[in-house]
Amino acid sequence: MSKTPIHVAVTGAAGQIGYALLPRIASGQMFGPDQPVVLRLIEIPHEKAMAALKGVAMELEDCAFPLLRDMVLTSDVNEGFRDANWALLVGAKPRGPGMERGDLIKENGPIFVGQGRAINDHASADVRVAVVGNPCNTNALIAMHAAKDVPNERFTAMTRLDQNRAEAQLAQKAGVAVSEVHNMLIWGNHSATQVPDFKNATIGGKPADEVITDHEWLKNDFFSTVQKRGAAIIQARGLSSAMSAANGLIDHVHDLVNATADGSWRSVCVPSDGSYGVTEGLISSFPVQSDGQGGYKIVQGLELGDFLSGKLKASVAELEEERETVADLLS
Ligand SMILES: NC(=O)c1ccc[n+]([C@@H]2O[C@H](COP(=O)([O-])OP(=O)(O)OC[C@H]3O[C@@H](n4cnc5c(N)ncnc54)[C@H](O)[C@@H]3O)[C@@H](O)[C@H]2O)c1
Repeated sequence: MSKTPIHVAVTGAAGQIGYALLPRIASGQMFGPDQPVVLRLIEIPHEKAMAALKGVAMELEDCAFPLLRDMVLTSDVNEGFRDANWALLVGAKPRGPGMERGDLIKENGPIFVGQGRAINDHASADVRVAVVGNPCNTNALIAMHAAKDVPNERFTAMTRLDQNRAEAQLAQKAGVAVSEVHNMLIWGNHSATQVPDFKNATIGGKPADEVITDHEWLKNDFFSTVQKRGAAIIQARGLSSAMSAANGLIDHVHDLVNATADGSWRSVCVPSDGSYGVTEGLISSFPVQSDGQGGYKIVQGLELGDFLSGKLKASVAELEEERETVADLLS
């Protein structure tokens, strides 16, 4: 007997990430090859955005995906998040010319209050949320505070793209296949202060910093390549990462709905319980192990050493600053 379809709400569905993401959800790559889905596609109430969304939906129809049971196209968040089992918050206002990060945070904040409330009031009781729209950690924090009845641990933000970027860099440097790299982990904020952890990653089963003996490269080039990869893609492509961001979100959700193997972890931004000195309540990237039943834990006992600890402190300070900027939206 076929499974009951799950409802997956996606904001910013007519955007470039949406375009790369939706066919992969509808073809079973996020929730598995036997899990039917209903896509609830949310865009801004502008004629052009809704027309573009209609076009995306027509293309999805034309793919004739067997798992795609229905689509809802709307600019009404209450309708969009109705019965949603997963809410993928991809849409956000892009940073305009001359706009500072703080301005972006203030511009986007109220959107996530509205979405958090709509999720609270209309989504399924088991709803889980993944935030991609930037600044994703703080947007997730805002939505979490606005959704008073949804347990905090259901709110996550995405550093899986950063993890994938870091894995690829380590594999290239070591001259091995990317499948040889395990437990690559990003700590902190999804921003230029993020901390790619080369101490706890392994290459071919050995610590990455034993396989790659050029520690100056690890601390400098590797770090800055991963931290600034988003900007480098914009420079090269004239547009921000979309295919790789969509891929990161497929991985992020897939990892959370399936159990993580013993001794393994994935990078996920989740509410901090104070682990590793990260201020409790902030949404920060941690080593996360999923139980495959809707629960997860933050893996304990990893050693960071002075260099990575110092970097994590700086990233946490940035998250605190962002939280301060939106303090009025968290009450
Ligand atoms: N966390 C990550 O790793 C990561 C990686 C890449 C991009 N991003 C972020 O993802 C977001 C989307 O990127 P994109 O390339 O798809 O952008 P895009 O501009 O192509 O598309 C964004 C879409 O969101 C829509 N939108 C804006 N506000 C909305 C709202 N309130 N409700 C519903 N829809 C809304 C827009 O109309 C647009 O269609 C950006 O904020 C970007 O910075 C995050």
